Amino acid sequence: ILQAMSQDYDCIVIGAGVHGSFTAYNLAKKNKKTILLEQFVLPHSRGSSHGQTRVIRKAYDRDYYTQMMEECYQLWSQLEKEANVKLYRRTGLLVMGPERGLAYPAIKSTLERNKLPIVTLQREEFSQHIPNVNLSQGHGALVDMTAGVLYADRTLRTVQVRFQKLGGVIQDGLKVIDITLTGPWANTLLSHTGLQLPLQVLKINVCYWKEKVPGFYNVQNRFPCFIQLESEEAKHDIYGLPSNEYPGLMKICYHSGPETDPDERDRQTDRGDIDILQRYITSCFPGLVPIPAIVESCMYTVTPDSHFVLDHHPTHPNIVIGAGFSGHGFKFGPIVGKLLCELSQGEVPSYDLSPFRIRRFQALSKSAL
Ligand SMILES: Cc1cc2nc3c(=O)[nH]c(=O)nc-3n(C[C@H](O)[C@H](O)[C@H](O)COP(=O)(O)OP(=O)(O)OC[C@H]3O[C@@H](n4cnc5c(N)ncnc54)[C@H](O)[C@@H]3O)c2cc1C
Ligand SMILES: O=C(O)[C@@H]1CCCCN1
Repeated sequence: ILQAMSQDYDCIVIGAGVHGSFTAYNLAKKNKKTILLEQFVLPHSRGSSHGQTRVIRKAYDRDYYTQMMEECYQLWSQLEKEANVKLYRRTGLLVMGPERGLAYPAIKSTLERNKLPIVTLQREEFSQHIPNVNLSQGHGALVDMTAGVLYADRTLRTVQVRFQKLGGVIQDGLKVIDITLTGPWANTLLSHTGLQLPLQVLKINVCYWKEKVPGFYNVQNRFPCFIQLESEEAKHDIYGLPSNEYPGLMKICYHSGPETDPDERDRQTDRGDIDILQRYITSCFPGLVPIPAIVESCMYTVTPDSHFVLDHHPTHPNIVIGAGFSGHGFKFGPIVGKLLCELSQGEVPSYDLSPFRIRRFQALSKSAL
């Protein structure tokens, strides 16, 4: 089928998650005849891009992510205008973490170096600004003022419709079994092209927690998103979004989870991450009932260094790979779409992509490098 398609289309994009959808949309904007293939019938909730909300932020510990987000915010806003929909809601992002650790000082200095609007909260004034949250001993707190919430499902719908309006074709319910790219299935599919990337698929329990007093942590009361950076109590970050999509429920998740086969996600029932969240909520979010009211599932595809893969296939340069978004890729959708489109067209990419090259895994990858 693909061979027949390759005669009819300039570009074939495999996977209609956030990144495939934005890539297809960018290609169509450049007048490339493009088909977007998706194994499941759309919309679906079996990959990494479903659900109502995601965090958008510039608070990162690396300049290159922060700087890519500068342009990315503009692209989000352009899409909102073009499609006349609201995709972003500003809430701010509270970042908390050990002041003497690595991550918190690195994020703070990246934000300062890039002259971004932040407010640093002193311990004495913390509860006046952020009521109903306990700041752990030895932790600092700052607010990334331009951060907020992205409406994820709505984004996918919007981008896919824009793509179709530009003449793009979506074929869902069609699994490519020969060559492949994005999402948790990236490795199975790429192996057909002789490439094995060191990607690990994790199941994430997406937990919603009930407010003891409705409104405590509500978006309308200007409660922000937050990230609690890794500490002795929790080896990975914990993050949350104010109650919004489900009235009276706040979404708080652990930034890691048990390994899973993407086709057997629901058979993975490990809840160790939920235990960690319960302990954290009991000590730091006293206004929430420390038992999850709703648990949904999602997957991360993680690389060993948590940085994305944005590159040409090492031996088939006409294949461009976007994968391994490591649980923080959604916000970059518009810029990743632009970059993958540039790579596929042989253009010089708008950003230095060296942190995202496949070559960095040389010692870890099995073949074709
Ligand atoms: C719980 C959770 C919370 C997150 N929070 C944030 C956040 O707050 N902020 C943020 O920026 N990011 C966040 N992320 C990360 C972000 O959602 C992901 O990085 C992003 O959605 C990955 O998109 P993708 O397009 O690479 O993968 P996917 O969404 O999995 O898309 C890949 C698609 O390809 C399809 N596919 C795969 N193989 C084939 C094939 N052979 N043939 C046809 N189709 C195929 C799949 O079915 C799938 O639809 C979060 C992720 C999760 C799970
Ligand atoms: O990308 C983000 O912003 C969220 C919160 C922090 C952990 C990763 N996922």
